[in-house]
Order: sequence, then C-alpha cells, then structure tokens
Amino acid sequence: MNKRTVRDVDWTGKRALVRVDFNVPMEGAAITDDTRIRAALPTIRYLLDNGASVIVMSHLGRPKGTPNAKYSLRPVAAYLQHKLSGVTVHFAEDCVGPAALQAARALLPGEVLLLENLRFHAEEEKNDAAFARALAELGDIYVNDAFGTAHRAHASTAGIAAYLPAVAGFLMEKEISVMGQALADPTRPFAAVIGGAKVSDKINVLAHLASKVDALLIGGGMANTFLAAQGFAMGKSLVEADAIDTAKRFLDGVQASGCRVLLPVDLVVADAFSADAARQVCAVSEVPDGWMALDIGPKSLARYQAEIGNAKTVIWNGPMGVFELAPFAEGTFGVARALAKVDGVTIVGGGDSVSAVEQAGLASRMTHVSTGGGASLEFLEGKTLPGVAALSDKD
Ligand SMILES: Nc1ncnc2c1ncn2[C@@H]1O[C@H](COP(=O)(O)OP(=O)(O)O)[C@@H](O)[C@H]1O
Ligand SMILES: O=C(OP(=O)(O)O)[C@H](O)COP(=O)(O)O
Ligand SMILES: [Mg+2]
Repeated sequence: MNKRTVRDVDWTGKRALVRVDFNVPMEGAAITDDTRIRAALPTIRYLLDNGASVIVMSHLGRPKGTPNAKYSLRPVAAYLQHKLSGVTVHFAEDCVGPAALQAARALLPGEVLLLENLRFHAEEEKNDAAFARALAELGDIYVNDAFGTAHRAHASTAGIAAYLPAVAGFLMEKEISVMGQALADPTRPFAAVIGGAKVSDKINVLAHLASKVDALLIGGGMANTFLAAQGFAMGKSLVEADAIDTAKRFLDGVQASGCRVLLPVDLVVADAFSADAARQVCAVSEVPDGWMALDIGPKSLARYQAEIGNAKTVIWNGPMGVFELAPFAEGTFGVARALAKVDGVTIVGGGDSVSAVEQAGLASRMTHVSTGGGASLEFLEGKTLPGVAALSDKD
C-alpha cells in the first residue's frame, strides 16, 4: 500500500481525527461482537501513546440520515471506556456542530472523544463537501482505520481527505496487506461462500468473483433473491425485488466463466421472524405461502460442507441464515465448522459473519478474520477502495 500511515506523522500535541468501523452487531444496547472495536485499539493506543488527543468517528447501522436512539454510539463509548481503562473517553451527542467542536478543542493529549453516529446526517452518505469540511474542523490530521467501510465513498471516508492530511491506521494497513497476499495467487480449488442480507449491495461483485473462484456457494438472504430469479415462490422471505434481474443475468452469464454456482436445494422456513415461530424444512420449490426462509436446509448444508471440504482456499462473507435466532443458526455454524477443517487458506469477513464465527468458537481456526464484508468483496475486485484512494500517497 503506497499510502502514508500513522507511523509517518509526529503526533505530539496533535488532534487525530480517526474514522473507525464501530458498526458492531448489537442486541438492544448490548454489543454482541466486539471484534471491530478490538481491531481498532492498536491505532488508538498508538496515537494516545505518541502525544495525540484522539477523536473517533463511526457509523452504526443504517439510520438513513436522521437521529435514532436505536443507532446511538453511546453504548460503544461506554464499551470503549472499559477497553481503554485509565484513559478518559468522552462522548459528543452530535458528530458536528458547536458542542462537538468545543469538546474536540477541549480534549487533552491522551484523551478520547467518540462522536455520535455519522449517519444521523444524510450528508455523510452523500459525501457532502460542507459536511466533510465540518468534520475536518474537529482535527488536525485524519486517520482512516475503517477497513469495513473503505468501499464507501462517504464524507468521513473519502471527502474529508480533501481538507486534512490523511493517513492509514494499522488495521487498514494490515487488512489490505493480509488479504492481498492471501488472495494474490490462491491455491485451488478456490471457493467463495456468499450470504447475508445486503443483497443489492453485494450482487454486483458476484460476476467478478465468479471469474476468480472455482465454486460459488450462495446462501442466506442472497440465495432467496436468486431462488426468486429462478421462479420459485419465496413467500415472505427477504427477497430484494430490484436485484432479481441482476440475479437472472448473473445466472445466464456465469456458465461461460467455468465457475460452478451452488444454490440451496432446501430451506428452513418459519411462519414468523422469531425464535419461537413454527418452522419446518422444505424443498426450495415448496416454501408455504406467507412463510419465510430463515436458513439453508440440511441437504444444502451437506453439499456446501462437501464443497468447502475439497477447497484449498475459501473466502466467506454473509451468514447462511438468521443465525442470531438459535433455531436458524445451523447453516451458518455448519459452514463455519467446515471452514475450520479446511487444509488451506480460509478468510471470513463481515461484521455479522465474524460475529457468527466468534459465537461458534471457531475464529482462531481461520487463516484471517476480516473486519470487512462488502469491503473485502470489493477489495477482491482489485480496484483501490475509495477510503484508501483518498489517503495521502507516500513520498
Ligand atoms: N434468509 C435470511 N433472511 C433474512 N436475513 C438473513 C437471512 N440470512 C442471513 N440474514 C441476515 O444477514 C445479516 C448479515 O448480512 P450482511 O451484513 O450482509 O453480512 P456481513 O455483516 O457478514 O457482511 C445477518 O444479520 C442475518 O440475520
Ligand atoms: O457492516 C458493514 O459491512 P458488512 O455488513 O458487509 O460487514 C460496514 O460497516 C459497512 O456498512 P454499510 O454496508 O451500511 O455501508
Ligand atoms: Mg453486516
């Protein structure tokens, strides 16, 4: 990576404005997986140890441009305080405006200020220049350590670099180097497992992925949209109607790439989105009217496990089902167990996928656990991510 990093700066007396990805899975105010927070600590500690005051900013979820208590970063500030014992962690209730500015100016070297969710302002995702400039006013030097959000060209990940010197943090540097090395010349067979809920976001990278891998295993919400594209009635399942045409085109075109695409043959369906809903296993052609697919079924899992068992390199992003609800976790945990047994390189990325692998107790069995899901997939496409492109080049 030909970008300046935190090592290239004299931090004494400087205000470091650090973009992290603290978009952690939550249940109410409880953080269910702290991987992304732990992953950013080396950069924060380094800045504090080198004489800086540290202003930390992140998004959480998708509040769509309006303040919403459900997506507040306040619980994350409390957690950060717990992780950084001995350091004072302040919290600002808005990421811009007079209170944030005053808090940033009052910050002492060795102290931390976490700003409220950037996405409470619609300008963040629009990469609005005035908003980027308002954020930039809070610090002297900008650090991007948010690998998980590096595929977004937003005000805090891209636009802001026009107003401040911009360097990479340790996590950003590590992710790019580890993923680049692991995937430069992958040992084959190379399999990709794709699931999760961000269908329209991720469907566009599949064509490129298919040109790289030998097998593409699709599950989770992503599979529902593909099954709908094949004409199956999916009941009340999560299907992204806008992505169905793309799914069709992908399936029509993929044969030419030589990549085998596996879709579920059976599903675990439920009559409600709830752990105590009525549920059954059915063929993909038999989803009952009004029911929803919340996991891949046992036959599909067995096929996916066999395919993963043959592979020498596996990349996985996106849970196979709603693993947060115990009755629908088996597809995801089963895939995690299969990856843990692979004699080769295994990379798991994504806030929720990593949370699942942690819950399964298998994170240490993976070659690399990445904080980026969508970011990892776009990184694989080979183009420089907007959050990296914006950083200052090394001299
Ligand atoms: N069949 C499904 N229906 C609805 N949601 C699903 C389904 N399968 C997986 N999900 C959801 O997908 C979410 C994770 O998707 P995503 O954010 O794309 O993955 P990651 O964070 O690993 O990149 C999880 O919260 C999970 O509950
Ligand atoms: O959680 C994230 O991505 P992921 O779900 O693909 O792992 C990142 O924080 C990006 O969030 P976004 O997809 O709402 O821009
Ligand atoms: Mg996610």
